[in-house]
Amino acid sequence: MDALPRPASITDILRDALSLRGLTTLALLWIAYCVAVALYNISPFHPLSRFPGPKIAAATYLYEAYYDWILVGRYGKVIKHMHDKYGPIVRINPDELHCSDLYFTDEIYAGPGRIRDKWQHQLNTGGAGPVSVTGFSTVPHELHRIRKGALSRFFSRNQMLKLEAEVLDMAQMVADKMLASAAKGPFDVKEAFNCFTADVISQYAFGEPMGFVAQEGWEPNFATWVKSFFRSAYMMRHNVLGRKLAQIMPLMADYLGEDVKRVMRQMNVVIPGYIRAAINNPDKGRVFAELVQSNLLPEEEKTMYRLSGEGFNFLLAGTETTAATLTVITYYLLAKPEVYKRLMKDLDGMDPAKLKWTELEQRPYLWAVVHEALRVMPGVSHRSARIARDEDLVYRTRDGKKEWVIPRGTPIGMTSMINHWDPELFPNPDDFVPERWLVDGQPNYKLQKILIAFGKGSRSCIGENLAYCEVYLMAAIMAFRILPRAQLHETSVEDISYDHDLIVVQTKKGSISVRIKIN
Ligand code: HEM
Repeated sequence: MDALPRPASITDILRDALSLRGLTTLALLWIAYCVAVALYNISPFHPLSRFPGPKIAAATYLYEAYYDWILVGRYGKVIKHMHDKYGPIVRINPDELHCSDLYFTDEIYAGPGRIRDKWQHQLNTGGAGPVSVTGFSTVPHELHRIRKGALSRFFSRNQMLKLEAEVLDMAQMVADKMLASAAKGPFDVKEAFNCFTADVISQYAFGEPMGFVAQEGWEPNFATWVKSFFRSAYMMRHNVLGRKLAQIMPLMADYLGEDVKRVMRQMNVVIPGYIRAAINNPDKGRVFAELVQSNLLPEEEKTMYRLSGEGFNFLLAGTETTAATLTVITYYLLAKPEVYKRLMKDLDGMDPAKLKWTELEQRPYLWAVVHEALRVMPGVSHRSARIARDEDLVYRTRDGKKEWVIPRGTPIGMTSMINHWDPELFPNPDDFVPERWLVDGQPNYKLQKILIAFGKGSRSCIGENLAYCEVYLMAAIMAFRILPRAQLHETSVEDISYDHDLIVVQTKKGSISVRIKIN
């Protein structure tokens, strides 16, 4: 009798699979699978098939990856061209839509009463580690509400009014340091503002400033270190392996270059250290000392890992953003003497030693300058999608001729760098024109509601009041104390103009930069 064939062992199967023929077969199967998925994506069976956009973008994520990862942060401009060609709603990748109509903002970015999830594909940009468990990086609406709910009261307008004197002191210290170092030659004012904003938020959140204003010179500062974080953003989004490696990054940080080492040290050592100190010294401890006592946050949400993520995120979100707005204000006040002259007339009668945020925001022209700066330099220049989990959204074009039903569960977003350039709402959008924000010399609050610099709805910026407080006080101090003695140094509008993004605006040369010289 013939012997039965021996069943293949695991070793046999692995050896066959790893042979050249096996590997070729696996690769072909994988390619066939990808082609099948791409064909489905552009077929009439896909729920987004009726939405306009280039077929290649609808077919595969490789198109987005090519512009954002390989060409670095260039997909924003491609999306803008899609809108020019296809209209206000476009399909920008297999699963995501983009809307260029600011009148639809409140539907996409709805308030807390309507469920809006974030989308993991976009959150992958934040990589791994403690920052991935922050409120900002939370996908589900319900968990986000718990996380943000516990933090919101620390950033209310009333709370910021109590903090105002500290912000003013820090702003005056920055101005003193600028004047004291005038003889040392030109410097990048953006770096000075990075020091200011990082010290304000760390003093408030942890009970002590990080010491950037007090140090000699303006660099390095927190923004210097997090550049490596932003640089890796799109690689992280499109590269699973990169994300996996990032999980073990803290163990490898010492071998990955100075910036990565420092940013890892901030996230995993310095900030947990501040938080521990804050908790041990509740009188000085402020946000984190109170947060660990708060019964709004469940105990399992109070781990050091998660708290240090939130602490790191305050610095990440609250440093470069506000500094960029202040930098743009400084640039235009120096580049456009007529704007500066009108501003000084508007600030007439104020005592630069006793500035008050609530009085400054009542000055219409300053209000207009601040909002025009937020329009052209919103903190986050990358799109941020929301998912209406359980409702279809209905969009009607402005002329009322076309209606789109966006199926529930579809990620859809907007991009400030596209939507703030809507020529119907902001004629000649490339020009810096504070006057566009005034009606009969008074603030146009209706137009302000349209701005998405701070995002909108349940996921909007938690630090908006702090940012306004910092911007009004620092801008006024610059106008009174620094600008009468300052000139731009080897700086043109190109140095603050959007070319691409690493989540935040990048110019052709990299980060925005405005060099000034004080006499
Ligand atoms: C001009 C200054 C600022 C601008 C333009 C800005 C802009 C934004 C935007 C657009 C978002 C929403 C991001 C998204 O949709 O994914 C956001 C979120 C956030 N911002 Fe800001 N920001 C500024 C200053 C600050 C400051 C000073 C802080 C300090 C605490 C801060 C903390 C945060 C946090 C924690 C979030 C996440 C909120 C959440 O839980 O959903 N931001 N910011």
